[in-house]
Amino acid sequence: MLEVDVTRRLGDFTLEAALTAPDQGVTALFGESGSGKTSLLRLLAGLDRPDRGVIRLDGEALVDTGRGIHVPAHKRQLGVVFQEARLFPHYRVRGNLCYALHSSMHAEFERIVTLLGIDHLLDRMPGALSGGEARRVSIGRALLSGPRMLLMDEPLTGLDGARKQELLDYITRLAREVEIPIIFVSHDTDELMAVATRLALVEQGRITASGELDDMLARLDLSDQLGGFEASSRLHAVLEAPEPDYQLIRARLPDGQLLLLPAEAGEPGERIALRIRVRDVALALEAPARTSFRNLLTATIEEHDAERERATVELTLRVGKERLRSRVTRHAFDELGLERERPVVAMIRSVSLSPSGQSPRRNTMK
Ligand SMILES: Nc1ncnc2c1ncn2[C@@H]1O[C@H](COP(=O)(O)OP(=O)(O)OP(=O)(O)O)[C@@H](O)[C@H]1O
Repeated sequence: MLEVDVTRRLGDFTLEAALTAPDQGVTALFGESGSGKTSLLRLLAGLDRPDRGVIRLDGEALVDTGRGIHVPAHKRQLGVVFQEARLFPHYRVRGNLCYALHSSMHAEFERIVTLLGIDHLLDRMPGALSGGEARRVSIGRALLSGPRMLLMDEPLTGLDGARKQELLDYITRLAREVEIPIIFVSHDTDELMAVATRLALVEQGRITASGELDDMLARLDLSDQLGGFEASSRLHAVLEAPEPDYQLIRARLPDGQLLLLPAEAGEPGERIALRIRVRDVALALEAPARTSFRNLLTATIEEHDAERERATVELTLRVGKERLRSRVTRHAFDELGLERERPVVAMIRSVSLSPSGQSPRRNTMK
């Protein structure tokens, strides 16, 4: 686990950040340009020193200003990918990758080199690489070093779509396989939705909120800060009987309700996670008699923000113990007489499959 509580003055700017990140999963730092994300990563990497504070990794102090501890960057055993690739200019690509190659990662060399599409670059000097190529090499170097923590600052910016997707999938898989904190900075909310398990919001040098991604996305009080994210919810389900005639399969939610999904959702018995966008959830007071919506869920309104008097109202619904978000116009909210604890029927237009470890695939089901 990573534990951070640091202060650092940089000109007029003060970073005053407290954060913890577990050994499992990807913790995303999200915030406006200039909010302090890179400055925090530089402190973690040991490229800069805090004026005050503590940085602990698995209980070991990397920094403790009170005790005069400051482990230098090269002794922290971290994998660092910053926007600029920082390769050794006088080593070929192979040398850059092998320099930090950890004994436990020998078997991974070919796989990572192939995944990153850098096999044909192994004998080049860094000066002869494009920006995207150099970044891929630096990602490879970080992964192959068998790090105790991975720090990634916009690692995928500038990479093309297919390569980016493959790398996202790889990082997601990696995050499940290795038990090290992975700190990932990005402005790209789709990227974060695919890779992050936890989210920390950075505002003016402070971490203003942090938690599991799904819990954060369910919080109505964070709607403004999370405006860049397409608000959505995640539901868990177990696949049951298929309906081969219609190429559908049933999925049972923990509270017993059923959803109908496209057959490619998986095999009977498989546990899956579904992502449902807020704008794909319509509400009714009772189930319509005949409708093209296949997926209707009985739910209870848990929370809403109608008192903000905006044109639309954000709601969270309880479906058993799971939470589902919805957004309706204030006009509809008033006309339906919606209020907390009111039972409703959530009509779901479209569901993305988001099995852990894979980025969401969109499936539309009406
Ligand atoms: N060495 C420095 N001296 C003075 N101010 C600095 C220094 N380094 C960073 N800053 C300031 O600290 C603030 C935070 O910068 P930082 O690069 O950490 O932001 P960021 O969240 O990573 O932004 P971006 O998303 O644009 O990369 C900015 O206002 C920046 O101008």
